[in-house]
Formats: sequence, C-alpha cells, structure tokens
Amino acid sequence: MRTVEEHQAVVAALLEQLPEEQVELTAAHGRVLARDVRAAVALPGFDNSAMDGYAARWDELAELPARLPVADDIPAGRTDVRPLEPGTVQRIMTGAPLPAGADVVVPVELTDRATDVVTIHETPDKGTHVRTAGEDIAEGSVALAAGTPLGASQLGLAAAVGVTTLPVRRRPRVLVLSTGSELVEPGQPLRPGQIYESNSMLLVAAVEDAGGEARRLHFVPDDVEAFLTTLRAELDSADLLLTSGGVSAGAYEVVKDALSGLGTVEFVKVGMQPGGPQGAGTVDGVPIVTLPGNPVSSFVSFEVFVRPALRRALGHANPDRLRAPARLTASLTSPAGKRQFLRGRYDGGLVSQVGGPGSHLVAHLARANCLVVVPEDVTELPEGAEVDVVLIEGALQ
Ligand SMILES: Nc1nc2c(c(=O)[nH]1)N[C@H]1C(S)=C(S)[C@@H](COP(=O)(O)OP(=O)(O)OC[C@H]3O[C@@H](n4cnc5c(N)ncnc54)[C@H](O)[C@@H]3O)O[C@H]1N2
Ligand code: MOO
Repeated sequence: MRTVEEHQAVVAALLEQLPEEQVELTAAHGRVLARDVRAAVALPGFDNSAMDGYAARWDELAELPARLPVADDIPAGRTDVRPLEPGTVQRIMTGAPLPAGADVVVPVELTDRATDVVTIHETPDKGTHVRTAGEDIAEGSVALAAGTPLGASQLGLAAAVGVTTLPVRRRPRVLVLSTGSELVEPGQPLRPGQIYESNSMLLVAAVEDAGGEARRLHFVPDDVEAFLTTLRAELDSADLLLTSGGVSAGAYEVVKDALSGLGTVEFVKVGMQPGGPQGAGTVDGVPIVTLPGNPVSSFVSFEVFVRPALRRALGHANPDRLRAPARLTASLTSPAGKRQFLRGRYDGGLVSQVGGPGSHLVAHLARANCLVVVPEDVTELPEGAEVDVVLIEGALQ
C-alpha cells in the first residue's frame, strides 16, 4: 500500500512546469505570475498630500492661531507645482504633489477654509498627512514575485506600477471522463438502478478552481472499447486526463481493464479514506490520473493529489491548501492504518464533522468547508482534541 505522500509524488512527477505566455492585465485574473515583476515607478511616485488642506512649513505654525497667505491652489493632477515660499501656505487636495519646502499638511477641518489668507487653529505633528515617495515600494524593486496568484490586489498593484501585460504560465488543459453504465445525464429520466452523472461536473469545477482549463467528455459505460475509443480521440489535446470510476476490485472495472498493460498507468491502494483505490501514469506520453468513482472519493483524491500537482505545474509559490489547527466540537473515531479526510465545517478555531465517513455522502460534502485530517495511527479523538484541517472553500484561500 502506498502512503499519501508517495502517491502525491507520483502524480506531481507526471506534470511538467507549463510554458510561459504574456497576457493582458485584464486577462490575468486567477493566473499565476511566471517571473518577478519589478516596479517601473516608485509608489508613491512623488511626495503628496494624504488630506485636503494646506501645505505648510511646520516651524511657521508654532504660534496658533496662525494667519498665512494662500499662495497657490494645488488640485490632484497638477504637474507644475511651485516651491512653497517662506511665510505662505498652498491649498492642496488629496493626492496632489506636495510643494518643495512643505513638511506638513493641515487638514481643512483645522482651518477657516479661506482661499486668500487662511487662519489655522490647530497644527498636526511635523510630517503628518504627507505621503512620502517610495514608502510603499521603491522604483526597480520586485512588486510581484514569481509564483504569486493574481487576484484583485495583485492586479491593482500591477496597474499601479504601470504594467500592461504579465508573464503567466499557460493553463493546463485537463480532460475529464467519467465511466459507469449506471450513469445518466442530468435532465434525463432515471430508470431503477440508474443515477445522475455528477463527478464530471465536480471535477471540471475543481480543475478550474485550481487554475486549469477543463473539458468534460461525455461519460462512457463500463465498456473497454467505448472507453478506449474516447481516450484515443481526445488524448492528444490534453496536458492531463482525469477519469472517474472503474478502478476498484469488481468485475467491471473499465478503467483498470482498459489501461492495464497500456502505457505506464499503475493501479495501487493508497493508505487513506476516502480515496483508497488510485491509478496514475501516462498513455502515449499524456499523464492520466484515475480517480475512484465514489463522488466524495473523487473530490478528496483531486484535492490531495491533483490540485497540488496542477498548481505546482502552474508555478504557484504555495501549491497546497491553507491548513489550520482546530478543536473538535465532538469526539470521533477513525480506522487504523488509513489517513482519514473527514468532511467538516471550520469556524473560529473550532471544527464540526459534517456527516459520516461514507464516500457517497455528496450532500454532506457540499456543506463542508474543510477536510479534517486524522493521521493513520489515530483511532479515537475526544471532544476538544486538536486536529489539522485543510480549508477547501475558495474564499478562504
Ligand atoms: N471489494 C471491494 N469493493 C470496493 C473496494 C475494494 O477495495 N474492494 N473499494 C471501494 C472503494 S474505497 C471505492 S472508492 C470504490 C471505487 O470504485 P470505482 O472507482 O471502481 O468506482 P465505481 O465502482 O465505478 O463507482 C463507485 C460508486 O460511485 C458512483 N459513481 C461512479 N461514477 C460516478 C459519477 N460519474 N457520478 C456519480 N456517481 C458516480 C457509482 O455509482 C458507485 O456508487 O470502490 C469500493 N468498492
Ligand atoms: O476509498 Mo473509497 O475512496 O472510501 O470510498
């Protein structure tokens, strides 16, 4: 039996780092930066005001109230600001360049707001409300490091330093193929013994969530010829093929039967639950990961093996999910010798198990926001025990 880490290494080794491409900033959301991006300009680019008020020389405000002539008016965007003459102030707006010689901005609220000669009633400390050039980032320094996922704040920063395109890694093209003679397309009538096919939906969404580009192939019955025909027709358009179902110990294990002896796919048992039966390898040089058909097993296997491998291939600095320590709200039991990935809801340092360990419990899975990891050698945990949880909800990443 393979350990979780051993099978993770096998799957990760199947995927090479994806090639780089340059994309417009508007298309870079959700991608991963391939190379460091340096700031072409400092931020702030020049000393400027943090408040609407009056730029002044702090030494001249020792005696209050102070009355000083307003020598100029500086709205944001002015490019010809003159130095501050001694004995004067300049009216200034938020974001406008600070005149040379000014070392404080007095907010309008501390003045009579006059535009000819202003009366200042109170003065802040020297340097207050002045944003200094380069205090956020220096010109030429690394603004975004390779491996950074590009979300709202990272794209905002890229635009702020004047970037228009970014180097990212091409999204991996992942094919998803479900197998099973019991499967029916959602929307069609069900006969006794049939179920709606759901793993392909789950896996396509999981691939996209991991940064890949997924394509759902129409599921095939437990028929080796049908499976191989689909595989051969589609394989060369993929960086990875994910299959679901047909890998355990029964009489109609289509994926196992079709791939055994073809390419390098190896079928193994991994010491975990759900997700025990696994397979991974290549056919015609294309990586294939065969996930177990139970929906929760498919999901957990994707989380544990495929997601980190895809994210590593995308160049993520942190390919793994965030983890957190949490205290159990109720006791639990776990089989010896297998790492359990129970479904849970985590909030504020506490975690509650959602449903039992059964890998058919899709409604419970849909309510979970974490996986509760119970190590191989732990069989019982009391209420209040500390466990490790893997946060699986997008918003928490
Ligand atoms: N005698 C043994 N039986 C089983 C073993 C074992 O070691 N010995 N392992 C069990 C475990 S653990 C798992 S997990 C499953 C894995 O089985 P398969 O990968 O072969 O999957 P199937 O048999 O095709 O399906 C299992 C289950 O999931 C449902 N399913 C399958 N595909 C889909 C889909 N696309 N959408 C929705 N639901 C799907 C299917 O109807 C079955 O109920 O094997 C155990 N058995
Ligand atoms: O390991 Mo199976 O994946 O429990 O249901």
